[in-house]
Amino acid sequence: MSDSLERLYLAVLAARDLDPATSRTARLFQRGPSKMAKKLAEEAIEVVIDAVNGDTDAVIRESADLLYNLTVLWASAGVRPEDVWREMTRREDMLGIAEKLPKSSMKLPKVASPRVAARRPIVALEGRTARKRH
Ligand SMILES: N=c1c2ncn([C@@H]3O[C@H](COP(=O)(O)OP(=O)(O)OP(=O)(O)O)[C@@H](O)[C@H]3O)c2ncn1[C@@H]1O[C@H](COP(=O)(O)O)[C@@H](O)[C@H]1O
Repeated sequence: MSDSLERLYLAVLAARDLDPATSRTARLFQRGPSKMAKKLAEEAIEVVIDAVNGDTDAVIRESADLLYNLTVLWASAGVRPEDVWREMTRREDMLGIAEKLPKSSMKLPKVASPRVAARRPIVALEGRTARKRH
């Protein structure tokens, strides 16, 4: 998936300087970060609504739109996909799975606390829930 996102990110960068009359991406760049943020939020809401309605195909379609609008916002904000992968790897190293770090752990001690060290790594998502290694 990261390859697809990275290809899309490069395509978005390439489209930035195209004619806004023919390129949605160029038009989004012309209209600026607030429009990009609005579109991203709209897509997120569409994914939520379709998921709540159990419309799997729509969730897939809207998720692709969400990821497109996210890469546009990344490009506008000077964020590269590898920056996000690095953060996800950092979280995975700390917590066994790419999840939000507790606020207190954002300033991590050099040596993981016993609590963190004791956590068994969550190795993979099986189905829809992560399973701890026993
Ligand atoms: N991956 C995408 C992509 N995904 C989604 N979209 C657009 O985003 C829209 C989804 O957002 P909306 O639901 O808001 O669409 P909408 O309601 O019709 O849009 P608005 O009227 O609200 O502006 C889709 O209808 C697509 O037109 C994309 N547009 C472009 N790309 C890629 O971006 C690159 C640049 O393409 P251009 O922007 O066409 O130059 C190319 O690689 C494209 O494949």
